[in-house]
Amino acid sequence: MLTSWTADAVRAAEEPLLAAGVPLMGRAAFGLAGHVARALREARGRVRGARAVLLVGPGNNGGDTLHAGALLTRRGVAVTAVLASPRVHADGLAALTAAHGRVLRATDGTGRADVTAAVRAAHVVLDGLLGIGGRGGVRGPAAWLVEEVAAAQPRPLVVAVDVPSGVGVDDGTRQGAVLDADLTVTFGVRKPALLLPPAAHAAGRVVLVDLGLDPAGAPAAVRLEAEDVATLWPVPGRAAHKYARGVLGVVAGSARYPGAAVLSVAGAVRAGVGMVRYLGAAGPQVLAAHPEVVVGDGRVQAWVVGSGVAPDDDAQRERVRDVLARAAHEPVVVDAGALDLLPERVPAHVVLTPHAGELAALLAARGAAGVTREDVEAAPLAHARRAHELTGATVLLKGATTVVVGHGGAVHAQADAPAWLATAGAGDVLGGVLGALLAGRARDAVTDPMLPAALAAAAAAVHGWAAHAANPGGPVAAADVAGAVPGVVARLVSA
Ligand SMILES: NC(=O)C1=CN([C@@H]2O[C@H](COP(=O)(O)OP(=O)(O)OC[C@H]3O[C@@H](n4cnc5c(N)ncnc54)[C@H](O)[C@@H]3O)[C@@H](O)[C@H]2O)[C@@H](O)CC1
Ligand SMILES: [K+]
Repeated sequence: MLTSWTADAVRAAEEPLLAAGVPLMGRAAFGLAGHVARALREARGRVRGARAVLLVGPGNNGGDTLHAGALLTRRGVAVTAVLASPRVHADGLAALTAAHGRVLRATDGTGRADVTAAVRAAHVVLDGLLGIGGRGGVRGPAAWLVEEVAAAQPRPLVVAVDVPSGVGVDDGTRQGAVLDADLTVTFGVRKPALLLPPAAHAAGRVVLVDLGLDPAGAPAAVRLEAEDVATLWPVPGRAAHKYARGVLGVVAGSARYPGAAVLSVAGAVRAGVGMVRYLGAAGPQVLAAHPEVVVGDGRVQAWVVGSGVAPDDDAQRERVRDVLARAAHEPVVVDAGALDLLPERVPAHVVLTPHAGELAALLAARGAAGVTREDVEAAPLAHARRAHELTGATVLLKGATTVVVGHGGAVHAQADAPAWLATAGAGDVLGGVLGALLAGRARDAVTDPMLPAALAAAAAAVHGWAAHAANPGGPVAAADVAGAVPGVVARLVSA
């Protein structure tokens, strides 16, 4: 599992070490210089002779960067520090100067041509403008520097120091211009912005330099990896029968939109549920695609409702209402056309699966007037959290990185899917996969309010991996994603 901690938690964890005289900045700079050297060797075959530009802000993030620059000069790198603030870390600046690094100032307009020339000639740029102390994004000379580097051709390798400067460290927002990094070298522990969208998309590959930090409490956001998903996945015992493995009820699709029903069911069947019961007018199409499905009412352990349910489909909406009325005891995945039927408050084993537009509509319907899709996309965590607080439900917000907020505000961020997965019907398959997990672990999901969020994250992960597996590097159809799920699960649980 990848874990992350807030800026405050990091500072609290650093405190005892700093008080004990542990040279944290020295360790950070040493690790940073090592990773930069490795990246240079990979990019150009050798370190010596490379040209590096340091973007240096006012705080310790700039200090790390200056110290790393001093270490790089000793390895034969020509280092130019560009100071974006009238005052920078004094020790760091002294170290770089002693190592014969060159120093330019972006703060007086006169030297800008030299800065531009240095940036254009750089093989690597270290972004040390702001770290965990940054507030409100890069501005002034720092913003100009970010623009210069972003426009440089050929593009230098960009290494973010601790975090890409100007991200909301704790909430994953982008506070204005952010320099897209190829590599982020982060110190001690990951920060939430390195897992959360949209900031995480600016981080590139993330490597962690161990500082010996031991942060307190639960992580602020986590990302499940294969071994975590494997332990969550319900695997049938020898004596299992189909009812014990879980029966999933699916209220999806309609005569007009049978595809959503077929795809939801496909996700569930392929994820390994004991049995699927389908309710709705798309029975013939569902049976044609999945003869193992039972059409009609009966006992179930969990539900998926809403995919492809049209606003004017009274019969299907009545079924959704019936299911939601029983949600106190049965886990339910609430998608698309069922979101507006959600009761005022629900338990955490009710999992909403909106995309950004649907989440905006849900929030607007609950008093957050004027929230738009763009607002949600700019701050996915804040809006998913708001929806969880307003409803009590676990909220899985679909996107290139899927964010899940569950009981107690626990946050998962899964970035497992190729961009090709942004395709019609993919969300229906996801709902089915998650429904299968909730049906297989229904009792646990009802008694342990933390579990639904973990299962939602696991479903998103497997959905993403299945999209990769269906056609590595190329386009995928939603049905093919479902088709790849069994193989992905087999590899997971037999690893
Ligand atoms: N505490 C430590 O000893 C360690 C800190 N580390 C580094 O230190 C960083 C945190 O250092 P700081 O607390 O100094 O924080 P920053 O380096 O993020 O800088 C904070 C400074 O920038 C100013 N500032 C904030 N927002 C600004 C903005 N938008 N525009 C211009 N100036 C702004 C603040 O007034 C403050 O002076 C970490 O990210 C990490 O890189 C690491 O060296 C590990 C050890
Ligand atoms: K930075």
